[in-house]
Amino acid sequence: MPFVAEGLTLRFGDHAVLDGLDLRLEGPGCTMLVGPNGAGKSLLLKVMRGLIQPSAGHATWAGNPASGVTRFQSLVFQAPTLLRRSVAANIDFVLKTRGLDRARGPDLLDHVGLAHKAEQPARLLSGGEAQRLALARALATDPEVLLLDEPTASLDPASVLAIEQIVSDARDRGVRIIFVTHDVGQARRMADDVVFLFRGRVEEHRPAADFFRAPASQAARDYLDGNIVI
Ligand SMILES: Nc1ncnc2c1ncn2[C@@H]1O[C@H](COP(=O)(O)OP(=O)(O)OP(=O)(O)O)[C@@H](O)[C@H]1O
Repeated sequence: MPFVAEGLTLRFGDHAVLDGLDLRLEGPGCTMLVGPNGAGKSLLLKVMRGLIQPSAGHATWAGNPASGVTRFQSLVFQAPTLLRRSVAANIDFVLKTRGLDRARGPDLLDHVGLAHKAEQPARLLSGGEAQRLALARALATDPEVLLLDEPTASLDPASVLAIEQIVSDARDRGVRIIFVTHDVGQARRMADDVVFLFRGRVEEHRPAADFFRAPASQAARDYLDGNIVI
């Protein structure tokens, strides 16, 4: 499902946090959205999801407004909001409300390594486990597109690896991944292509190998060198 943004602008008061942004995402794979703090990564993801309406321009999926295609997408945030019930009930709730086969619950938990915690209260999960449950829930609906907003921020390395593996598996099964990260190492590990956002615009959109080998813009070079970019 191709995504197209043209002249995408989002203003808060006088300030354009997305500033006439153009972007075209086609084909399968994992797009990593990177850029300095405040560049507009999270807001772009929310516009893609149809949670925020742009002030000007448009954002469409296969020609449809973003707000019209949410049932083909799942979104996972940095801090998942889980139901105060068992781990299994968190999955079952999604399957039930979406009219999906509830017998798939155990397999979905098994896929993210949480089968042994099925009957535990979700609130007792560690941060990494909670995020794996959030991913299982997001994948339960068989989305065409998985939007991820810093899903591994503040997790330990083993949890980061586990989550990257789950996301890679989904990608390999054909789920279109759009992944916001602050972690350049993670972007290198996961990216098929990289969108470098800077001051509310797409400064670069390139295949990952090209972006990391020879970023075209000074802002991206500074960012990759670890310089403070504002
Ligand atoms: N509701 C809001 N009202 C006003 N300004 C906002 C609002 N939400 C976000 N902003 C501003 O929009 C800009 C872009 O925010 P966004 O969260 O998209 O940045 P980001 O690239 O994801 O940054 P970070 O890497 O720090 O998460 C920031 O300057 C932020 O302060």
